[in-house]
Amino acid sequence: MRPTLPLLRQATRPAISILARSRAPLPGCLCLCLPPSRPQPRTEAHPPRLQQLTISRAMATHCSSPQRRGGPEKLPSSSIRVLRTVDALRRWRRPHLLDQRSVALVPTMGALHGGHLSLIRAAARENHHVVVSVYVNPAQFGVREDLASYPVTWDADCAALAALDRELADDGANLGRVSAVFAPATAEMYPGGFPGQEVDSKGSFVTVTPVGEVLEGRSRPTFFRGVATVCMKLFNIVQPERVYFGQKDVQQTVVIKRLVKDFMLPIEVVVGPTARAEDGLALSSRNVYLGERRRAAATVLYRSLRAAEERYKSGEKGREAVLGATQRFIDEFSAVQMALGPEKRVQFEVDYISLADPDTMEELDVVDPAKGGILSGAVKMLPVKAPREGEDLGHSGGPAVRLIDNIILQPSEA
Ligand SMILES: Nc1ncnc2c1ncn2[C@@H]1O[C@H](COP(=O)(O)OP(=O)(O)OP(=O)(O)O)[C@@H](O)[C@H]1O
Ligand SMILES: CC(C)(CO)[C@@H](O)C(=O)[O-]
Ligand code: BAL
Repeated sequence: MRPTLPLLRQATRPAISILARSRAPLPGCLCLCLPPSRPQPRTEAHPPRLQQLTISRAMATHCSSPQRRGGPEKLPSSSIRVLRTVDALRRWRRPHLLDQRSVALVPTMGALHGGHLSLIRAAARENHHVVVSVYVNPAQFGVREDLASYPVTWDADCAALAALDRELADDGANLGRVSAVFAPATAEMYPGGFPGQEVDSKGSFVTVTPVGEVLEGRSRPTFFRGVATVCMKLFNIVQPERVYFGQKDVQQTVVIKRLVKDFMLPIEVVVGPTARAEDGLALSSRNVYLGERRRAAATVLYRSLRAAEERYKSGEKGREAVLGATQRFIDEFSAVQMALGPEKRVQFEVDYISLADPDTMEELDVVDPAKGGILSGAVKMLPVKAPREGEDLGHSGGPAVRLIDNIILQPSEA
């Protein structure tokens, strides 16, 4: 298998190739801005960092929940049910099985944005009921990752879902609407006790290999194990006819399709296109960490992938030629940043750039025009080193932010 094209570009240094560097997480950088990881005994249902998260989510929910007066909990100003337990979800689901109404699931981690809403719109067009899950799944975060600071915006999420539901109701083209939000606590999702975030944690996990081991899986070794495990749980709880995932997380869609196929789940996996800001940046809950300066530069990854796509469209099918365009774009972008003073400069590292097979995510030497390929990458936007007075550094003080993006190279032959 060809290695991906690993690159390291820091605007303050000349370009350094890191062909020999492993793509394990970069603890040095991440340690600067995240709280130290604490030991999490397997038997502890709510380890310390989970407790913090659970408390803040519970408070947000408590603040925004109307008096229930014995009726089912609903999102404010809507008919959308809020279901918090497996039992409540199953009780809600049962009649729809009997009356043969289709149910779609849109799994999310909250902090909803236009990308999530586009998936919900697609789900409502094709299904009688849409369930949106809002659950920040600790098992997919590495011990040094941003679980503690991951944005939790419950009130805004409720308002966005209620507004979207009104929009869906007014549009006769839809089959369904947002029927329920599933917002479980970690104790509900891991009834045997949360197994922990460590690579060697023991517990009931679903793993999908080798596709979950490359690229994102190499940089985030517990990520796809956590995603596959929580998605299997969600699929078993909701029993949806269709599930909706975004192309922004393209490798995740490949892993989920594999999981559905290999475990013979009676579910259709629908992939929605990546929703982007006007300048092309893929919408992402983590963009809030960027602050103004890094936000302006964060399109570097997408623009570099677009340069490679142009080469492919112009007839190039070979790896060197296609990815060479990405490399050149990044080199030029870095040079521009290097020329800026420290109070304007943005620094970033490229984790990987990949040209891969769309079904296996294995690196390609040459794109088969009948099959196409996936161009993808991950960059880490480093914290601003010399903040200007009053500068907006982003959520949580502007830690390092890992951004991913991809472009599908469409097959060009029948
Ligand atoms: N820009 C987007 N366009 C389409 N779908 C998206 C977009 N961003 C996220 N999604 C999809 O929404 C679903 C839930 O994703 P999630 O809640 O992790 O949001 P996110 O923006 O990807 O967050 P993060 O910044 O943590 O990666 C996933 O299927 C994801 O692929
Ligand atoms: C699919 C998912 C909701 C599982 O936690 C998450 O990985 C995400 O938001 O993409
Ligand atoms: N959108 C993928 C979820 C994650 O990065 O944890």
